[in-house]
Amino acid sequence: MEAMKETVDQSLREMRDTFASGRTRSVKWRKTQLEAIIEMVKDNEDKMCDVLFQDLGKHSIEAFRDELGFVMRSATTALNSLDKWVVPRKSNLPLLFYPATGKVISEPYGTVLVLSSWNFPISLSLDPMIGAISAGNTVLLKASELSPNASALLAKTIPSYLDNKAIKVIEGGPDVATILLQHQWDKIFFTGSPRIGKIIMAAAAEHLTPVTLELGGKCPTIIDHHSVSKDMKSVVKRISGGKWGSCSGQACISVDYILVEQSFASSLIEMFKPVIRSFFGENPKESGCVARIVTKKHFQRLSRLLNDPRVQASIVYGGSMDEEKLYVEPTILLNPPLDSEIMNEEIFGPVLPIITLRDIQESIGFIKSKPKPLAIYAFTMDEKLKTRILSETSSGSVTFNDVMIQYMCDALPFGGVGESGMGRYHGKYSFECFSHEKAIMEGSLAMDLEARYPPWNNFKLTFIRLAFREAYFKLVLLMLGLKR
Ligand SMILES: NC(=O)c1ccc[n+]([C@@H]2O[C@H](COP(=O)([O-])OP(=O)(O)OC[C@H]3O[C@@H](n4cnc5c(N)ncnc54)[C@H](O)[C@@H]3O)[C@@H](O)[C@H]2O)c1
Repeated sequence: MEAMKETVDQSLREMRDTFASGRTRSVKWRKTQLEAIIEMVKDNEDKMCDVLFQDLGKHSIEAFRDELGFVMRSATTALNSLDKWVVPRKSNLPLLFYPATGKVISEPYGTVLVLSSWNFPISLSLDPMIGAISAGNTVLLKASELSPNASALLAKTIPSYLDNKAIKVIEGGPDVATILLQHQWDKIFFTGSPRIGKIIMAAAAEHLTPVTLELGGKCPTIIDHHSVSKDMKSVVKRISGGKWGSCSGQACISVDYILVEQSFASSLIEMFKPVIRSFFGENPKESGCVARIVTKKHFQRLSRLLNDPRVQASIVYGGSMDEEKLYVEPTILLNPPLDSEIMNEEIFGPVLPIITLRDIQESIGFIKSKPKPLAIYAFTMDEKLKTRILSETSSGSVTFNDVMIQYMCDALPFGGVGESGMGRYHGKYSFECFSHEKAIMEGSLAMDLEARYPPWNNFKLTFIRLAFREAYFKLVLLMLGLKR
């Protein structure tokens, strides 16, 4: 670990020197790096798909949709928008401040640390990096040790495409993260669990470093079958795609559980069965389209959740597991006990509990009784229910009539609230996430208001009261001696 400490010190020194040189502030440098990211992903498409298969058993098309294609689009958006993003924004100051002018300029924080997670190891590493570079920072990335092939590929490839005095990759697990966190950073961007998020925030507090925490949680999905009965086929397909078609449910925005009225539960289960078969065939394990569970430890966690006898009794579809292949079959549960572990921790796997309610309106209270989720999904055409969801619950995002798609839409901010995280990124929000918005006020020495200064008297107090209210007409009267 001494050698690692030395490497971290040296890397940080180089990145700080590079930032101090001003090189990363130039728009030209930022664009060159963004172009290089696009080129790197294009040139290494096959290798990236290979490592995602080795680490997670992801199908190459799933890998392209969720990671490579997503990253190239994100870098292209930044590249095409950067000239607009960097322009200082004029602020219209109240007349009170005349003749001063105001503007806001986006300033890079400096040297930022990105710690990423294993489930989308390419996109969750490169996408924050795109934001950090767009904003003109130097960046150090540590990807997750649990996706070692992706981490190794990034560590090998990034230095040969990007400015390696400004952008660095260090590989390792919690021990390396601990060393990194002992240093002072200008911003920390973390993707991972709420448990480790607390460690990150505590370490950042030591240096008052700002953090963005992209965490997880249990994302509920409401099905208001009354209002979407005509479109149930699409509803079930979308939920199935979100639950089982993206890293086998090992995704922070995956559907965690469904809330539906009791009277519709058995029909819903019957609707899922043919859809799952149409996606993954009669033997999903051999379909090549089901990602595997990342590690034995994670597999054992899932099997512990499922092996609770009360949970076992709730399995209505699937439930088979193969430890050697780290495979868990797409599985549906009906009403597992609400005090079971599976209903109280993020599932992060291909298991879908269906929880029944007497009336779908009760879903609001159910969601409110839990920590604030990263996403709420609701299939409904009922405007009143939509309004209740928006006004009575809190979550990182709400998506009506679809799942997970909000992540891909970079016109919307992506991030959590409460236990699901803090801060947001994607598109322009990524640029803002890695920028300090500096307020600039340009005053004039042409005139001076004596009312600002001591000695104090009643005239000055009246003046200040009127000024705070921006009561300009009364101020003029006061100055003309026509008002007391
Ligand atoms: N909001 C999002 O965008 C998003 C995306 C993916 C995953 N997640 C969440 O991430 C979690 C799963 O990912 P994970 O298992 O990689 O999370 P994790 O918290 O275990 O690890 C995330 C990162 O933290 C590092 N780390 C682990 N232990 C550490 C320690 N003691 N000190 C410092 N750093 C440490 C890891 O090396 C890794 O780089 C889930 O909760 C999921 O919802 C969130």
